[in-house]
Amino acid sequence: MALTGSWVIDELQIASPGSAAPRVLLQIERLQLDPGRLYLVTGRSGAGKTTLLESLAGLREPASGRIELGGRSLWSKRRPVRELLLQLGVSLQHSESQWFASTVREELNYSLRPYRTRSRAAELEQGGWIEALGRSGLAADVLDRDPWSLSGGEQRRLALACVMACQPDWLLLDEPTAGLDRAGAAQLRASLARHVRAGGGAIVVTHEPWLLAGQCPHVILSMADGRLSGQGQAMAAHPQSLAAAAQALREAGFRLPAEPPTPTQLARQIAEQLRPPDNPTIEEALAAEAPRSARKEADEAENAPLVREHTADVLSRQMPQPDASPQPNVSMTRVAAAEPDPAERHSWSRFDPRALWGGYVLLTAGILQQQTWLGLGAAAAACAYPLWRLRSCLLPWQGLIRGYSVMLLLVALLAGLQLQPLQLELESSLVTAQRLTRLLLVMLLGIPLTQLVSPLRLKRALEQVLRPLGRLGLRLETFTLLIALIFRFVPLQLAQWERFARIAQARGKSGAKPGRIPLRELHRVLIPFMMSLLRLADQMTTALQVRGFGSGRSKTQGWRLRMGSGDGLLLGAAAGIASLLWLLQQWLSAS
Ligand SMILES: Nc1ncnc2c1ncn2[C@@H]1O[C@H](COP(=O)(O)OP(=O)(O)OP(=O)(O)O)[C@@H](O)[C@H]1O
Repeated sequence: MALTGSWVIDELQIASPGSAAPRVLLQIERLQLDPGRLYLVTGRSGAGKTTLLESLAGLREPASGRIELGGRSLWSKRRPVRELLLQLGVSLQHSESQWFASTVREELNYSLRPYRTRSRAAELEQGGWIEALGRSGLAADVLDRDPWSLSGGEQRRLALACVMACQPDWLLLDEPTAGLDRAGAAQLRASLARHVRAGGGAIVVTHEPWLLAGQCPHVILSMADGRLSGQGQAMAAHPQSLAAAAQALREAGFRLPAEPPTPTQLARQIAEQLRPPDNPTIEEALAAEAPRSARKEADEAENAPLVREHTADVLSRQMPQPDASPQPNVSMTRVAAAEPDPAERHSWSRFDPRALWGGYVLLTAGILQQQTWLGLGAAAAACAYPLWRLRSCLLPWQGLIRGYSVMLLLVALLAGLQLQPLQLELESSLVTAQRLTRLLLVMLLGIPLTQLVSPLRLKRALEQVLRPLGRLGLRLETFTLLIALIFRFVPLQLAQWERFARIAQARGKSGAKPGRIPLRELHRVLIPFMMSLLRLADQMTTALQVRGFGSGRSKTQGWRLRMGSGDGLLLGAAAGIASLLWLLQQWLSAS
């Protein structure tokens, strides 16, 4: 492997995308990561570890600051530089659910595809991937199997094999040990050590640093609140004693007792301090839930030899001391405390769902009546205020809105196009454009409703509104639940789509803008997305059965929605606007 370059991060800020009031998710003043080392990024859930990794992988565009690899900026003209992306092997969280090809062989070949132009492509195709399979603990006979037929752990190994096969200079792995058994973790640890000793670098987000450290020089970077809270040269860099290892961990921000801890104590202390505050301790879980704690015990028993093995490594191996090069310069800047997404606490979500939906139906009726551009303009003006107030709810959908607007123009053009003789019939174009614009307005008003009304409140509202029909003997349970679930799934599936798009981008290395999938690559997102939909439907069915759906127990009884004066005002305003729009339409059609 050619000696690769260092990462330099300078004054970096990453903000939440698609929000009216973007939140700073990651803020790093300066950080340098050098090849020949394994960087283990740890921290509690939501600390910003994945955000850091995705930023390095070119999947999150910086709001400000600089990311450089080997002296070159990762971003150029708001796109990640493809040449640099080719130096990275990225495995994101749950990347084992990314499969779109029908065999393991095709999946591996797809991972190698971006390297076809590079000189080592031929060598990789010759058998580099068989070696990668072996190193990930998979036999070559899986090559012709459907990736979805592999077990969860095998799929995780395949995801790692896809990354390793490309022999990238830098490995960027997000929680690679999740779902791996002990042997798999040991194989991964050995692969990482081999990679680092060969001059490559690795940045690994993990909640289990002790599973991966031990065979090569490594640095623990700990994160909290979207910032780096500490770093330390850990065990293998100071293998002389556990006390030295404990000291290194203390420097990384861990609180450890003054006397040298035993290996098990050390592992427990680290695990304890990485535990989110609201998670139960093993002891609490033991008391609360016997079967689950038994499983934890089994896990612990399984990991104990690893911890011992790791410590034995630390004590016995005389790893070379790290060179005298300057330590990564990590400085800290406080990031504003995490706030919920503005859409989640939009003041309009306090309105009764019946008032919101009633208002929407009234305005929609007013819009759909308009048959002239003048009437449509008046309807748009009437909707301007609610749309302005709800703009933060529209931002996540801006891609869809933009796409629809482009489609509107194209369809309108095509509608007016005449081939013989070639000319544009403006009137036909305008009629089509008018119809599609009416729908655009209706869509813009409807989108915020998915965020303003929670599925539970929607279900309750439907039950209350439709109760008279229930008295006639109609079973409305299925209907109300279906509507509530559809509204629950829309934002959920949007997030799911974004996740698969990121995984496809990380594998495809096309250098496209984050979130943009070239049309020819669409199926690589669509297939895993559809598979995830099917899995979700399956899980949902089970969950509904467990909760007694169908037995009449699933009604949201016990609380009632009550309309307030604000709700009345909202409905009154919508009814007033709808009436004015109706009068306008009557007047326009009469004149
Ligand atoms: N697109 C987004 N919009 C808004 N907030 C986001 C977005 N992506 C991430 N966040 C928030 O940023 C914070 C950091 O998320 P991140 O996924 O980086 O955490 P993490 O340290 O990797 O957590 P975990 O260990 O649970 O995976 C979280 O609070 C998360 O909710």
